[in-house]
Amino acid sequence: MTALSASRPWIVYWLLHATDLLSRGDPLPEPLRLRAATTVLRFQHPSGGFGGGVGQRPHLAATYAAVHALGLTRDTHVWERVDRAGMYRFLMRCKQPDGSFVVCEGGEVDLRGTYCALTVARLLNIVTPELTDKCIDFIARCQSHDGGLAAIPHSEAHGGYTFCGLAAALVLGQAHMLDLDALLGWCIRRQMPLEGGFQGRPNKLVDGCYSWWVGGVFELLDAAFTLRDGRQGSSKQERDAEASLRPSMAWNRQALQEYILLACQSDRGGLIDKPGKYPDPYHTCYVLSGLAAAQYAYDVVADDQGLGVRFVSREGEVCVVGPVDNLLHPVDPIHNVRPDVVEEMGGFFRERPLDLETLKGE
Ligand SMILES: CC(C)=CCC/C(C)=C/CC/C(C)=C/COP(=O)(O)OP(=O)(O)O
Ligand SMILES: [Zn+2]
Repeated sequence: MTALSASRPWIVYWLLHATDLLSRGDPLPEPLRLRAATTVLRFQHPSGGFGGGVGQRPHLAATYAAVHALGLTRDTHVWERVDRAGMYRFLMRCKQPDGSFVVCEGGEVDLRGTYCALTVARLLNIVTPELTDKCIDFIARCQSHDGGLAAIPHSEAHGGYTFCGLAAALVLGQAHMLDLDALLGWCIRRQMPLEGGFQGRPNKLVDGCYSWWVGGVFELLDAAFTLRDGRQGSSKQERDAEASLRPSMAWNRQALQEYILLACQSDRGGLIDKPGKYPDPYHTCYVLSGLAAAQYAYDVVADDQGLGVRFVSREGEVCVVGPVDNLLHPVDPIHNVRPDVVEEMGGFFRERPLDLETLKGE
């Protein structure tokens, strides 16, 4: 585990979220949530943000994992212990003049940084014009000639960064600044005709984790197209007609579920990249997240409470391959936690706004 000693909040997030997606309506067991909270809170850095382990310097990826793991505890006393003022200062220390974020002070810039910073700020209600200034310009510069998004401008598009860039653009409410048609085409081409699973970039192999990084992008694209084209039917009939034209209808949900169920389950438990590989918490989390994305359709609702856009799973409209027991919980397409976590944590901090004007002067 030495190799993962800087990824401790990730391990907690991957395992809690995977368990949460599988649980049959019950909340996660209290002792598990408490242990997770105690562990993760120890990674909070006095200067703001979370590190990958005790005493480690803060990092945006570790911070994303920590905040989402704390969200999964569904414990408001735990949420109160997040130092939001320190977090805001940390995010602003990572912010670069061109709208990008370094993943840690002195570290590299890439779209993971943008996604992690903006999703955390959204959940904690610390989004300001200073934080979001020029972010969309940087994201748009990462869109490659073939339609996908890369880690940084002028690089090769990849599923992981495509997800990060589009999700972050939606948090900003500015996904229309991307070439969405090219992006949709790029994602469709990533579904492998033989296996049904996704590859992360052209001429590479299928891998179960892209079930989320690419499979999950179709729901984001639905939201982006809906916001761009202003289509939001008021009647159920209108919404049904629109639903049949959405990007999320353009991929094969059944084929992905077959790949996951038949090729990505390890006989020792847990989920895997492809047959012959060992299970690990990362693949267990993202393969399950991809399975949930393949099972549900969502209505995109313009949010009146400051979240920009909300996803509400379309009632009664599920697509389950195999026994109905295979049905997971729905997942929020931007944050990759169950939608109630986003609602509750987002709502909790919306009721407790911070005076960020004061912070800016410090
Ligand atoms: C929020 C957050 C931390 C997001 C991470 C996004 C993510 C999964 C990025 C992928 C990084 C990358 C270039 C992998 C390629 O590995 P590879 O060359 O081994 O794989 P490949 O052959 O499938 O391309
Ligand atoms: Zn993988």
